[in-house]
Amino acid sequence: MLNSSINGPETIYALSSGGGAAATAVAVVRITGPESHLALQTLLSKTQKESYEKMKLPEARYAALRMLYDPISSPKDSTENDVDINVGMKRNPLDSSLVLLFDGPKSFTGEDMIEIHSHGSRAVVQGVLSALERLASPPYNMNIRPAERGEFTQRAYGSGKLGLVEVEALADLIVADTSYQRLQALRQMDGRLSDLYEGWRKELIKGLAHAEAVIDFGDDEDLDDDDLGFEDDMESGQMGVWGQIRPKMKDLQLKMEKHLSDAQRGEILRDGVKVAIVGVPNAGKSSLINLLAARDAAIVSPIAGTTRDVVEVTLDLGGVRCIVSDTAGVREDGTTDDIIEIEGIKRARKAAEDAHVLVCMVDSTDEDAGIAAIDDILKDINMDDKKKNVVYVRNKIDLLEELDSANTNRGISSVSISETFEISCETSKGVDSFIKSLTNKVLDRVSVSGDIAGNSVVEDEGAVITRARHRRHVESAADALRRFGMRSAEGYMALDLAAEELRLAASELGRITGAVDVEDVLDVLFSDFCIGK
Ligand SMILES: Nc1nc2c(ncn2[C@@H]2O[C@H](COP(=O)(O)OP(=O)(O)OP(=O)(O)O)[C@@H](O)[C@H]2O)c(=O)[nH]1
Ligand SMILES: [Mg+2]
Repeated sequence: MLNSSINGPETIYALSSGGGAAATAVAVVRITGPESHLALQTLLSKTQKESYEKMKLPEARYAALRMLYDPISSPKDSTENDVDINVGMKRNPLDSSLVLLFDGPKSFTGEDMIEIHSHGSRAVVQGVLSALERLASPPYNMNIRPAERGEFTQRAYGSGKLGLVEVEALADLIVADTSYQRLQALRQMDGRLSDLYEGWRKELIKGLAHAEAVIDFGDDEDLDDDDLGFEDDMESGQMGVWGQIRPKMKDLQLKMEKHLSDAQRGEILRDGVKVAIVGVPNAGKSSLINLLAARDAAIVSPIAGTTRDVVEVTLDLGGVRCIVSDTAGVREDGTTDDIIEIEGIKRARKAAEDAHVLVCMVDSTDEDAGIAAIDDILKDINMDDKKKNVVYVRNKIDLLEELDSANTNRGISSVSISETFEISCETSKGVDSFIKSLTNKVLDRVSVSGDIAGNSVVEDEGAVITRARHRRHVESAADALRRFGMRSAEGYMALDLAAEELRLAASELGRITGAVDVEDVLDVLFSDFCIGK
């Protein structure tokens, strides 16, 4: 995995702190690789001569405030006192920085590493980066270059500092927008997800090792189907090696199936809960998304059919990332000749289908038309727990003489709605309590133990699937175990095929964590079995 050249791995460097073009108070430049300490020594040297001499570097893992010097100085800085114009020439200072030295393998990448915490102006950062670039040229000729994207983490992975799942968690942590995204990434980074998969994989390998022993030695030891446990008869005391593997593998299969039946909470929490607002034209959908976003994200007008396309805003609701979509109004009769509107309605239906939480809005002064249009959308939608995740909103209550209680909660016929909200986007009446309730629905969608009353708790322990990649592999592993269950009951002739399923399941899990499996099978086979027996 490490980028090795003939001379060993290259030393790489990069600006590791954010900020982009904007100046920040402090910027962090990281250097990793075999010549990273030498690179720092060169930058700390006042003259070129000094950089060839053995000089004292800061103690590992202790911050030190040091002056950095530009390795190539302009000739005007030289003085007549310089012994050698080339090597004794004084250098220009670059910055007074905090420097940190790490000795491999006790570093993020597992290699020798340097962190330079410099002042954050573009001039300083550029100065430090150009200085490092020059170290690749004569007279220094270091094997050093700018890092590629993710290369520090790639080296950490290559030197076994981080597993694949942890690398993914780190990537999630770096882009986390909300508190729960951060918490989930941190939980995954602490290794509990890879521990779970590794634990399962070890059990599979153990099962496989036992199965292979039965295949290899079963005949020699004169075992018949009965001894091997195909009868599966505990009481008769005939539970053979094979018979012991089967319930264990079945147990593992059930664990995986349980792990998979999580309504994709982790993935949704990572990617964002999708909330769509649908309803007839002019109901006030765009007015509501503007209130949620606290800005004019969508155009609001009294003309029916203002919103044509789906307008998305990303919000933080209660610490959960949400992608809220405002959609084109859907007409009750569903007919329109306007091709743009037809396309808009198609997209509105798609947004409603994709939503995890659906906000159905009507104009309370014309509720019947609104309900008919919403019914038309809902009847085609196959969403998780419809009753819980559909919210009914009656807007424009400021226009009603008084709240018609007979009308309230009459709901939508195709799905019994648990909650109805009376709001006015014009006066903001009821909007706060609607947002609070929407927030609870969103939290509920990503929590394991939550109740509709609003006491949702996003699961704070346990390993949760956070990526489709993991889900695919766990699904394939569980499928393989299901096939193992069938094959293993077929008798001695199917042993090979059954064992193959275990191998497949193990390698699927191994692909999640980035582990290699063949060696492991051999290791377990030798350590777990006494061949001399
Ligand atoms: N009186 C009153 N007017 C409202 C309320 N909410 C929205 N409106 C008005 O109703 C009109 C339509 O609002 P929009 O938010 O554009 O409605 P929409 O559902 O997005 O409409 P389309 O994009 O055409 O589907 C605008 O003139 C709003 O100012 C409300 O609560 N009370
Ligand atoms: Mg609109």
